[in-house]
Amino acid sequence: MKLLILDRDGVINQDSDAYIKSLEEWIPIPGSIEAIAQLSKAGWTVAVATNQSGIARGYYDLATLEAMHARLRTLVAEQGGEVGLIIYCPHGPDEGCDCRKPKPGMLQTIAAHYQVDLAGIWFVGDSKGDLEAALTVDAQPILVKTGKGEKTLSKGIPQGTLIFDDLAAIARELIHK
Ligand SMILES: O=P(O)(O)OC[C@@H](O)[C@H]1O[C@@H](OP(=O)(O)O)[C@@H](O)[C@@H](O)[C@@H]1O
Ligand SMILES: [Mg+2]
Ligand SMILES: [Zn+2]
Repeated sequence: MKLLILDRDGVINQDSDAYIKSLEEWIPIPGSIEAIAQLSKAGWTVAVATNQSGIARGYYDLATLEAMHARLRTLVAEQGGEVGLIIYCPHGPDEGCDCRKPKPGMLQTIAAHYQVDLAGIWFVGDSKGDLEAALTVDAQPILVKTGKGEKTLSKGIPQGTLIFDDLAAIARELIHK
């Protein structure tokens, strides 16, 4: 199965240090919607694993979060593609949940849903926690330079991480591989 797992903020849509708190603030990164649609049409299943501590912090509610994900699905569908399972961690950093990246919980949920082994599966993120989460399940960490990616890169990243400018570059690599 051709499975690609994406972080959300900073990979699919613009990120902000003030969190993405409303549908209006959820702005796709140029080329990302098209990239997901092209991958999907090329037979890839594209899943999403996103930390959303803004829920626990009270910055936005689940209805708002779901509206962002409905918008993502609509935009990709308009390009003839589809988005797979979207998993989010609504917890705060101090709640000790098993799903907040760099914990592996969300990636394991995706693996169980699709009944696949995550070894070598590409997990695309812009933060160090994304890359660390990938390593916990023997997936392939992929860093994009969008969102917090450049900052993450400057602080040092795990050996073996593959680096791409953005999700569009990843789609070009995987589709024409
Ligand atoms: O990149 P993903 O996982 O899709 O989502 C990240 C967001 O949940 C937010 O995560 C926060 O980190 P803390 O949760 O406050 O440590 C901050 O980095 C925010 O800037 C960011 O918008
Ligand atoms: Mg991110
Ligand atoms: Zn959680």
